[in-house]
Amino acid sequence: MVHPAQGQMVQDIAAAGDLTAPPRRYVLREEDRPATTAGAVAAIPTVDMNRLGEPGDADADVEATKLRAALQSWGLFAVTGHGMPEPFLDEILAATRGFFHLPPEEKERYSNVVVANDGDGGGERFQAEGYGVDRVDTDEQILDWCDRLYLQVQPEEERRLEFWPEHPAALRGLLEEYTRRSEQVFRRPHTDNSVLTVLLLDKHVGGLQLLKDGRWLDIPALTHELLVVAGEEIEIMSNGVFMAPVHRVVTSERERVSVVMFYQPEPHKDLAPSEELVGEERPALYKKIKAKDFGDGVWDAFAAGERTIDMLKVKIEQEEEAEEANVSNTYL
Ligand SMILES: O=C(O)CCC(=O)C(=O)O
Ligand SMILES: [Fe+2]
Repeated sequence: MVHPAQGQMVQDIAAAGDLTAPPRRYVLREEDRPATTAGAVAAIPTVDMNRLGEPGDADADVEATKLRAALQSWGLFAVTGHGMPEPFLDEILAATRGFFHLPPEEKERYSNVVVANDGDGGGERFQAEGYGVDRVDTDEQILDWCDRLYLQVQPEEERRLEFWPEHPAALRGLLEEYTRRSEQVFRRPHTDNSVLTVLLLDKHVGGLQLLKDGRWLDIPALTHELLVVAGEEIEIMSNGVFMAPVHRVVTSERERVSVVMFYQPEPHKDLAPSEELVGEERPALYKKIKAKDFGDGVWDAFAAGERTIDMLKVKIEQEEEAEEANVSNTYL
């Protein structure tokens, strides 16, 4: 069973009417909208991936320090020196936009609503991969003003090519090449288990904002840079040294396209604060959780509008710690 709103594409709503604003079910309740600081542009840090060469090299050490500082204070940074020419990035955005401009029936071939094979009489079910809107669970859920084409690009043997669009003809090849080249750039400075999101943003239409020190700031328009954003898993692994920033996209009257690559830890791995970051002075602030369990929780949290860390109660609450201490005292 899928929720009836699951079939409602944002692009179709936008194309159908003279909307001055998105319909109500796409608009956050007033109390859930932290105050906006209009027009404040974030002076986000930049990291040159080209300089992150060999550890021990003086330049590389300076850049690695910059990267750590950026993840600590911002949770994100713009990336230069990734080696991907601007025309290549432009082609990816253009082909992606081209897909969303296809007629609805062509896009529907890749729908994230599929026939349920569970013998309940030919029902349908939602699964994340493919084209559509994100999972809708309830009538009350506030939905994102966004349609998505969601594809698992790696490991290669797990690609489900039936969800990879045939048109525009260049899209498949471009996504393959983008995956390969991003891998070379972004696997290098991180451990296996890390998780980052790499974004190729619309060059012309902004809207991405970051919550920093209680204020919403605009991410500036980027041209040839990519944007790296720390994910919640890296927050756990760094024992809270790196913070996954709260971010959102505000709508405008213009169409906006972005290509977002989520690097996820392999499902069988454990997520836990790294041992070197846990000690007497700073106890583990997060519980250990299987990457698969965390990954499964992401969609539930997304539908509920919560952080996955909060939804799955991965953070060790101070009170809880104190209580545990009390309990052990009683037994002593
Ligand atoms: O489109 C964007 O700029 C941001 C998208 C995003 O944050 C996400 O898909 O998680
Ligand atoms: Fe995001």
